[in-house]
Amino acid sequence: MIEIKGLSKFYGDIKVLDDISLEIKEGEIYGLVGRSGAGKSTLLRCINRLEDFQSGSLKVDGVEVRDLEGTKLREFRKNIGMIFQNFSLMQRRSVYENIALPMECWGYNKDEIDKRVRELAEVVEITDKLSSKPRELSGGQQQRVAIARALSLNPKILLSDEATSALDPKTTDSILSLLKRINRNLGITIVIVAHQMSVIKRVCDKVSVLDQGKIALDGKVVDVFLHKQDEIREIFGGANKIALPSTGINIRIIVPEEGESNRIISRMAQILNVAFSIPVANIEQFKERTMALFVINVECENFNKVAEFLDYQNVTWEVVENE
Ligand SMILES: Nc1ncnc2c1ncn2[C@@H]1O[C@H](COP(=O)(O)OP(=O)(O)OP(=O)(O)O)[C@@H](O)[C@H]1O
Repeated sequence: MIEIKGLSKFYGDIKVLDDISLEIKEGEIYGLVGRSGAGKSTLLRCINRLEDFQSGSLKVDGVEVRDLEGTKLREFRKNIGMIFQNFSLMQRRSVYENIALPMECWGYNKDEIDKRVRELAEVVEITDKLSSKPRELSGGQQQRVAIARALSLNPKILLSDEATSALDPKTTDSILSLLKRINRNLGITIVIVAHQMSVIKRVCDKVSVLDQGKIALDGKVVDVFLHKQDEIREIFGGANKIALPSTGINIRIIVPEEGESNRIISRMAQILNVAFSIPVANIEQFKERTMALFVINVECENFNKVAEFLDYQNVTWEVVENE
């Protein structure tokens, strides 16, 4: 649905996007994550042509976005909704009028607008706030209004630029759940820009991690998150580096969390009869499933035995290098 190949963009002499290639399939929730200044927002804004770029290609449904002008560009943008960190609502207008605004601009009649506004208010769960002004709402409620407005023209794609960055963790959760529901029920492809991996992890199917204008890592969120922990830490800063035992061998184990994780560990202890410690045990919540992530530390002489057991049990594992 969105196909980006070799895209580069400069501001003056500074290259802010460097040879970006990625593909976003219809119905996916795709994350663009990275530190401040990595180029995430700029890339997102290239998708709906709010930004131009100097070289490469960006196609949406096979159409080269750079070639669009005038009415064609307007029609194209109609298919792409966008939400922002600061909500960008019109303060003098009511919630109803904010949601209705894009439809008014496109000349929809009053009945159509009324039906759609009420439908969307149900989807984003703000039916009781339609006559309020944005300033009378909480941040989470304002973002719900912005989402309803972004969906008013029935777009195929929703772009989210740090939409939860100004919200507290609980409100963030509720907005992320809403985005997941919109993706599932309305089949809208969503591209999410965030600077926190935790946001991406919970809602996205795939991710590109941007670093200084380049794609440093990409792939399925589960794979990137679970297998590229060291690279992620390097990009986002090493403050949370976990001190692992410096002797023996540390093995990272990943299993679906359906009670299964504890069973693997206890089975290993029983069957192999080897001693090991568990320096890390985390439950990680992904879009569709919960996974358990352990690091176990085993004596060097027991490594082969443990590796064989994990392979036999079909467990995803890897050795974590000692520093
Ligand atoms: N209009 C502009 N003119 C000049 N430079 C710009 C402009 N917009 C962005 N930049 C620069 O482009 C680079 C990428 O910015 P961008 O906003 O895309 O990064 P980001 O990853 O979204 O960061 P943040 O999370 O802080 O928004 C930065 O170095 C920024 O200073």
